[in-house]
Amino acid sequence: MTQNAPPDDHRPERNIRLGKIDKLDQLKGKEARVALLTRIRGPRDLDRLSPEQLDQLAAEIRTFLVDAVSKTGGHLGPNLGVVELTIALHRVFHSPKDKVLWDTGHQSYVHKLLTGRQDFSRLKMKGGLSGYPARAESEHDIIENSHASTVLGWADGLAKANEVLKKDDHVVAVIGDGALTGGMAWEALNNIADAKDRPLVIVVNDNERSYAPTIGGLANHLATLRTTDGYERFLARGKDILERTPVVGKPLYETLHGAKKGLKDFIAPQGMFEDLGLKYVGPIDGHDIEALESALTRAKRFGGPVIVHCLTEKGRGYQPALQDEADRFHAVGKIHPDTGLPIASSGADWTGVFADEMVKLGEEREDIVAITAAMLQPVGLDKFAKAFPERVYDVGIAEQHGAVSAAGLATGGVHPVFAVYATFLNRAFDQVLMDVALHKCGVTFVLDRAGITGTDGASHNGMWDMSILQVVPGLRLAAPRDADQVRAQLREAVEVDDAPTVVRFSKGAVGPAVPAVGRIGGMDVLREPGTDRPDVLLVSVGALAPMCLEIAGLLDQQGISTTVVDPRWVKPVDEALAPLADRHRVVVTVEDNSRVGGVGSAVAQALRDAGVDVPLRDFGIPPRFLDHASRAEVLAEIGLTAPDIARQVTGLVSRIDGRFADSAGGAGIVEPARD
Ligand SMILES: Cc1ncc(C[n+]2csc(CCOP(=O)(O)OP(=O)(O)O)c2C)c(N)n1
Ligand SMILES: CC(=O)[C@@H](O)[C@H](O)COP(=O)(O)O
Ligand SMILES: [Mg+2]
Repeated sequence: MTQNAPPDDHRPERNIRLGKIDKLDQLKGKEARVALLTRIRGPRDLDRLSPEQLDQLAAEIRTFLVDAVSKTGGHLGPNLGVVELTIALHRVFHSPKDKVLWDTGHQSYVHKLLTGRQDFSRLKMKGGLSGYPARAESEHDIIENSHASTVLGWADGLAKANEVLKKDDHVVAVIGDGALTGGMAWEALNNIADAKDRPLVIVVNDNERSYAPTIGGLANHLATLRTTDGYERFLARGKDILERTPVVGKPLYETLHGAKKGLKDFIAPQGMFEDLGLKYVGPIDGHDIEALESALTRAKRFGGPVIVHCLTEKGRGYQPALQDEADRFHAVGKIHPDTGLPIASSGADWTGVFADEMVKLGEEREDIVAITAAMLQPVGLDKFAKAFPERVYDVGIAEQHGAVSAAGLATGGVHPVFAVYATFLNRAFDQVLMDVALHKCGVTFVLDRAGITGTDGASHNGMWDMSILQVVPGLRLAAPRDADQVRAQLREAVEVDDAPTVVRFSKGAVGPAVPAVGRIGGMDVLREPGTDRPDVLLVSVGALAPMCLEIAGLLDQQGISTTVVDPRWVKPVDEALAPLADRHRVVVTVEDNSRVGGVGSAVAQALRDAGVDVPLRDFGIPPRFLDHASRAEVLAEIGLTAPDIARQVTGLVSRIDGRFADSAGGAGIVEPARD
């Protein structure tokens, strides 16, 4: 257990009323079909269902989710936890006129099912449904960024627009307890609380977890709201009793209701939210559709900002998820629906290599500490946490705080390793620049999921880090090509105590070892050209080394000699690169990062600065948002493949020296359209 997340058994019992049908196996015996679900073509079809049918629908949706997501992979746990909540939301609010917003959006499968999208057969696959809301899919979808803690900002803006345009549309934002640990959520709350008459409904989907149990003071505060017998329940029960009490009952109820602030704080300390000036409704059983609808209806009518605190259970209704202590099946691959066991065992992956080396480093150096932003296991720090629980900090979904805290840790004399997905570091750029780098702090950022990840869509590709970090003075950036280089470059990184260092690697299986055949400066030579007047210098970045060697082989077939080097540390550009380039006729760079401002740009600048005037062609990811598809499909679509690149380089060389007939038939070279 990480240092600041109280052990699970210390968390208060959750007094959620069990739904009428809440266990999938009970349903199985009844040969559950999706008869009701298939009749829901849009949210308004929900209006005519009876309470019994609504419970049946909830059960059918759970059956559907397990069946569908077990085949494709996806965010099974989060969606099993919001079935009743989503049904109630779409019965009380009328999307798309009313805006139903989801933070992060990984829990929007039920929303999709109820808004006319029930073909999950290609979920997160090319041409199939996105794993997050997508405007191109539906008018019911608004936020598609999949980056946490932004929903309240969106809601604030939409509510203000409604006010300016005098529209009576409702705005309802669903935010998880994990996403609430993000600073942006509190920046928004500060603004939302300031406008007492601007209608806005905030639904806190409190399942006590991000991946792991949610950490921090907020989580503890939410726990106090959960434990005391909810004010609403107390009031409802009290009202019922008093209304049945002759003569004194009604006036007494009015008095009690009038004294609500004191009473409420006594019954269920509202503290934070109420002190912010936000009306608080809850805690509500997030699996009781009737209770949810009652609370949401009151919130809808409130006429100002109001928080509806819902208690839900991540993975509800599916035992394998409920029994998954790590993350309640937050994001699963293909699994056996009955057992929840993975269909394909994943081999050695980049994250695992990092995870094991971190434990070794932790054993060798007591000053090495680790930071995660609510993703201990996904970033590979779980083993380190098990070995050194007092040296791991889970800061919640708070990457900016993580980076600044790392600056403090480094200044305090330890060496922090902040492991985070590449795309999520984007939001901490200023902290890396103005806190870590400006103060010359020895902090190591390990960026997992760097490069094209594919199936989580545009916002999850780690395609910007080697561009934005280029401008950070003093920062050193490494892109290991294989497992050995992850180990070596991580070790080199943590030796730097006066500047930020970055080690970035891809998602998934780590490729074969790519041995060096020589060394030039700090660069590994991966392939000699076989001549002393080589044509092409191919600068291979990170995990694309195997592809670069394939490119060199294809060029060989065209009689074009190629030197392949791996710079290892791509920032700063190795001093030996310019003189080496000067001994070639063309320089080619290949990187799994945006072409704009990436390694190719940095190398081009280094050549210019050195007065080396050799034609350079840089290959990378085009500066656009990429639709979800597999990594291989996305790489093929953007032309980041060996044949595509070889073809373009051949064309370039042929033009430089007219080596091939300049006709369409010349060497069959046809350059694919370039972004
Ligand atoms: C900025 C950012 N950091 C990390 C993530 C990875 N991530 C996706 S969902 C999630 C947990 C969200 O927890 P919560 O908001 O409570 O939603 P739940 O899954 O519990 O429904 C995290 C950390 C992210 N999407 N965005
Ligand atoms: C929603 C979110 O940000 C993560 O849960 C995302 O699904 C990352 O997926 P991987 O961990 O499979 O890369
Ligand atoms: Mg949660």
